[in-house]
Amino acid sequence: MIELQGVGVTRGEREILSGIDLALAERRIGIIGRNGSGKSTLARLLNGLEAPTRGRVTLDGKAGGKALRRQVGFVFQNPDNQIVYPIVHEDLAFGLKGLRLGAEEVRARIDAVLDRFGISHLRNRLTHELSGGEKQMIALAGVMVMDPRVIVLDEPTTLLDLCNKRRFMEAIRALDQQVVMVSHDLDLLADFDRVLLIAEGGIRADGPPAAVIAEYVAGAKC
Ligand SMILES: Nc1ncnc2c1ncn2[C@@H]1O[C@H](COP(=O)(O)OP(=O)(O)OP(=O)(O)O)[C@@H](O)[C@H]1O
Repeated sequence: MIELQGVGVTRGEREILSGIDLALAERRIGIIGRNGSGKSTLARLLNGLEAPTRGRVTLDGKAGGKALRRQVGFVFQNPDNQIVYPIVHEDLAFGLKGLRLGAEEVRARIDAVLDRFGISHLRNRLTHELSGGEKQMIALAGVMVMDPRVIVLDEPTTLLDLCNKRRFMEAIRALDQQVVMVSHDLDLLADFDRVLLIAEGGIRADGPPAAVIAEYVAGAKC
């Protein structure tokens, strides 16, 4: 389980997060809040992409850092930050290189993840020619192929059309892994186990989706 104890993040003069204490036990956790409230910063702490300025982020009680990076997959908002190789199957094989698997195992893992997301037809496509939504699916596949224990997703559905969003969320629901997802699309979090509302650098509300989303909507001054 990922835990945050007394976590604060300061960048330059700005205090972005402060006094965050969390134990993330639930299977599916959503993170919501206004633009610039600190959601992505919190998400990046969860897989060690960012280090806290104060406090500790731990995985199963052990200091984060390397363990978090190894066991927590991260799906970026912009898939171009994640896709590095020119052909889809090469890109999916990239992360697997460090695991020293045989060629057959690599192929089997890639085929399985493409099949699971209904995107086997993209296997041999040039990554730079993919549409935004196709890239977003490949970015998710690139994380899933590594079989992480926890998957953190930062607004992963922004480029997806209706059908792909449905397919994407079905895939998320079917995962055995724990999922932590930042989203402005509140409907997507309705059946999650827990939602965190971030405001003014802290956790403003924390609980079942309906109550937390209602608090967020009621407090929105546009
Ligand atoms: N390295 C940095 N230096 C200074 N400010 C930063 C840095 N990184 C993030 N910030 C600021 O911290 C605040 C929180 O950023 P963050 O990306 O976590 O917000 P967010 O809630 O994910 O926003 P959005 O919904 O717009 O994606 C923003 O005001 C951002 O400009």
